Amino acid sequence: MTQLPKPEEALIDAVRRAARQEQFLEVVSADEAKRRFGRHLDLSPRGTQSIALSNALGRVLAADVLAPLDVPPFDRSGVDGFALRASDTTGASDATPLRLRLNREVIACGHAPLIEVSPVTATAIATGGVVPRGADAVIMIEHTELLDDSETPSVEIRRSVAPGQFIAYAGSDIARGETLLRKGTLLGSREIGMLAACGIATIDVVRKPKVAVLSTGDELVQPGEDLGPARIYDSNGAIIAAAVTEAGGEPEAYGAFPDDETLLGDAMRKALADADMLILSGGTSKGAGDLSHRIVSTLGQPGILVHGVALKPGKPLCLAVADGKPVVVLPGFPTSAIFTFHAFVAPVIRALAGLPPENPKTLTVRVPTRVPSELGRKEFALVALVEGSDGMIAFPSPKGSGSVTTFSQADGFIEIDALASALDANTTTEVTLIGAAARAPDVVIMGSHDVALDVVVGALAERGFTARTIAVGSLGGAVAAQRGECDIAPVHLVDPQSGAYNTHLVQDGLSLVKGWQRSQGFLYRAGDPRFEGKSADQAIAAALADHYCLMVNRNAGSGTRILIDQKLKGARPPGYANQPKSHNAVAAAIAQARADWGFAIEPVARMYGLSFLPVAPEEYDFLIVDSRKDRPAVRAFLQALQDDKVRQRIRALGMRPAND
Ligand SMILES: Nc1nc2c(c(=O)[nH]1)N[C@H]1C(S)=C(S)[C@@H](COP(=O)(O)OP(=O)(O)OC[C@H]3O[C@@H](n4cnc5c(N)ncnc54)[C@H](O)[C@@H]3O)O[C@H]1N2
Ligand code: MOO
Repeated sequence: MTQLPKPEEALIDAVRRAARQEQFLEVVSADEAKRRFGRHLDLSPRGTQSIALSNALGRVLAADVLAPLDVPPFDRSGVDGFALRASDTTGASDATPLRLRLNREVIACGHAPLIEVSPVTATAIATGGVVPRGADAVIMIEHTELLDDSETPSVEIRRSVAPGQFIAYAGSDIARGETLLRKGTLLGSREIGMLAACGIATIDVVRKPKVAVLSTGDELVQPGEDLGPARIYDSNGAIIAAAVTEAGGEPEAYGAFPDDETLLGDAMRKALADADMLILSGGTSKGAGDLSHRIVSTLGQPGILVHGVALKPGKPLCLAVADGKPVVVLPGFPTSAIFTFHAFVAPVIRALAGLPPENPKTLTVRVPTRVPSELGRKEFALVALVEGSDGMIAFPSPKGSGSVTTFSQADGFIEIDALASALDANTTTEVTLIGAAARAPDVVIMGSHDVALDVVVGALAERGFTARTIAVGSLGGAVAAQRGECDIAPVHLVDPQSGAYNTHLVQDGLSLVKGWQRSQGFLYRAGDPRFEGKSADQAIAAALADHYCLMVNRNAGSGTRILIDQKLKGARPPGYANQPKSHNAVAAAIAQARADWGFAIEPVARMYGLSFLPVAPEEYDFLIVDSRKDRPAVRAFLQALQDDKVRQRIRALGMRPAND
């Protein structure tokens, strides 16, 4: 009988297993990774299929399409009027009209003409009618007068016309035999219109490559299901499946699998059998979850080609080919996963889908802040673009590759060389744009975020203005406003000298517009006997008296932190060093009992079902950059602050709009 390990040994063993970093085979450069992968890939499309034009939207043409006929198929009148010979109109004017005999025919659309237009005659014709034999021009009906007084029906011509006037000649739109659309064209509504004009009802398109998408991790829950404690939603599965579609592939979403060798192995083998390609995410680096690449190495030849790339984000990327089919394990971090997908995987899917490579657009930008970077890894920093007075400015996202929004809300990325330990502040560099909507926002709001700010931004959106809000804190916003890097900076900082809010931040070129008051206070879990029935000051005293009572603080520089320090009068209770950057993080820590008390604003306390003891009203105002005041979106912002409906919504969130 094997002896069970003592609890201490079991613990050490579990930590060893959890902490073991799977050794990367060999960390290579991005270029080398692409070369190795490319050498074993067949990038030709996996066949074609013939489909109805009505189903062709979003498909890729498998071959050039030559126009099978002329469009228009005949010489066609572009106006309602009379078909005639231009030479019969020479000298005609209002003062000297000429008379032409009417042929006994009216040419309507869809009817072939029967009578030739001989000299000094004209035939009535509709827009779109076939120009009859003998005619070489059409005169608009407005420049004629029908004469019904004579025995022979005639028309008076009051303008001279040039040969060819108002005739769209056969093939002038599309000429028979010309290359209408090229192989590799993505069929949109415009292309479909051209094909229909040529009478094409079925079309050969590239068969979409089938791409199986699997997520791995015990913590993952599918959107729509209940989120248990310590769980997160599987966002990689959804974003990768959608990005596969954008790249021209057909995703097969398999959902998430726990770190179980048998379950995951079976799922991967089945998925790969049905697909042209397999994409996994997560579990590429850590010991407990390094199953995926162990399984990948058993799927087929030649197996793993790259595991570890000198990139940030993307170091743990694993690229493999199993019996001709690409298999990729993307890092678990959401931004790392989708960034490496676009760099290494999307080009492969595009090629299999018959699409040409994408040529990303770049822009020269200034980066105002210093961006630290890890030596030895080429780093890509995702940025938000803002229009400055001297050109475009790129602000690196502070959130890192573990966040979803770092990629999803970025306008592009800048590159920092592997040999640099930072990009200096105010460097001019190139940004590669991502996403289709690389349009500068109408208004840039940088500073402290607040839930009611979303109400004002929502009112701007209703008026058709786009806003970019960048949460950099009150101080960061004030600095950005001074430098003219934003239009509006929301701030809530108390002047320690005067006790007044925000007025001390006003400088030349800036004005202060009052926003609203929000109530800051002491948060705790409802029913906590240490705090129930007390005032905020009594609750703080109770917390300080109890050594087991754990606080959650706020980051230095935040308005809330200034208030906390005032109230603590130099005390440093347990938890003081835990300093998250938002009201939400404070409330979540208390709600989940990782802390017992902290300071935040009332609406956030309510949102998390926490009890709230008011401490002080705080003024949330806006620094406006004077030189940008007349921009329509800034004016709309200021109007929205006065709007009754907007103010009502702000009140409903528990704030008091200024001048209420
Ligand atoms: N001690 C070290 N820790 C880490 C290192 C390191 O070098 N030393 N590398 C970091 C880097 S860089 C990355 S990138 C991540 C990659 O980790 P894995 O690829 O092994 O991914 P996981 O550990 O499974 O997950 C990381 C993170 O991402 C979340 N995740 C995973 N799958 C999904 C999904 N489908 N949807 C949403 N989020 C997902 C997961 O819960 C984790 O939070 O490792 C660093 N650590
Ligand atoms: O390489 Mo990780 O992918 O930095 O975030």
